[in-house]
Amino acid sequence: MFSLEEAKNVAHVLVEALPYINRFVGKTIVIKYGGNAMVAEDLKNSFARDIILMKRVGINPIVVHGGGPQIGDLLKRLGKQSEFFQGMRVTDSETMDIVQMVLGGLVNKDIVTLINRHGGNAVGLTGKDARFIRAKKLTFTRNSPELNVPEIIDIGHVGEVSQIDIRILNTLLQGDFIPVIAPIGVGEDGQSYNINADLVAGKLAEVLTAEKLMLLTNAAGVLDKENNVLTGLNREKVQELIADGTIHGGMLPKIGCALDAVSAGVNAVHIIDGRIEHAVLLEIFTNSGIGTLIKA
Ligand SMILES: Nc1ncnc2c1ncn2[C@@H]1O[C@H](COP(=O)(O)OP(=O)(O)O)[C@@H](O)[C@H]1O
Ligand SMILES: CC(=O)N[C@@H](CCC(=O)OP(=O)(O)O)C(=O)O
Repeated sequence: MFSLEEAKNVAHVLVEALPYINRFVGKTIVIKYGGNAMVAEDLKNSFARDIILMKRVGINPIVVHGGGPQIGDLLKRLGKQSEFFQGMRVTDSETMDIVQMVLGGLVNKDIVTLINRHGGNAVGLTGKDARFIRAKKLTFTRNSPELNVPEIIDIGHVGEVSQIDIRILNTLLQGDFIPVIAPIGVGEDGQSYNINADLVAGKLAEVLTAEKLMLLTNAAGVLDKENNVLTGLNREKVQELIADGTIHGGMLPKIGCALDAVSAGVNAVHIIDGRIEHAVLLEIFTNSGIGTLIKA
């Protein structure tokens, strides 16, 4: 039971959220779910409730999940080493099978179950369902002093999004379902591609012209060399931070897709700390935003 004072505080908090609810009602928000928020039990529950609350007040949340650590764990148990190139997992055929089992099976169904257990109506899919995420092979090139043509780096079944068919998502949204998406794409010939989850979330936000893209991670935001949270970043500043090594590893795909999303018309991208309980609600419904904000 609340005391009268506590009840007044609750009322105050609800009223503070009202302008944000009014602003975002009917809008789509794409949330990349990953890091600790996807592992720690209390954070998992708070995330699920945040998503349901968003849905209940009339916002359309679309969840795209990661699962890199979970893939890494299973590979380790099977005696396979994880290898990354510029934040992307090098994916041979055997690894692709594991990625599909872990992301499309275990992780996706865990999140769907979690949201539904808290009273939501989530439906899980990979990009192979209705072939809604078409992918093509992602290759990198590197200038080699010995060769006069750039060297091609082949990291296996890693894809980039070539096209998104939003019909299945629209069908789910019309039915008031919460889509929960595993980042697996389908090639022209039906083969599976392992796509970094940030890239999928970014592309979805672009094609849906989402109001916001929120990327939950295990850092307080994009950090400078002294670990201060950077905000108000633009492409030029980001290029400097990449060149001097401040932004590296797993932050590279995040920042890249954030810049692409705002250039393509997404209003704002937030890189936020998934280690904070109710990180999503705090960012959307309060005056005190958290993490790094990127705007066009
Ligand atoms: N400038 C930076 N600011 C914050 N994190 C950074 C930065 N550069 C690299 N990183 C690394 O990127 C990680 C986030 O990427 P990743 O581990 O792939 O996260 P997720 O699993 O949430 O997608 C951080 O935990 C940190 O180790
Ligand atoms: C190509 C590539 O790297 N794919 C990722 C897909 C999962 C993912 O992106 O998970 P996180 O967001 O938890 O890192 C992987 O295999 O780990």
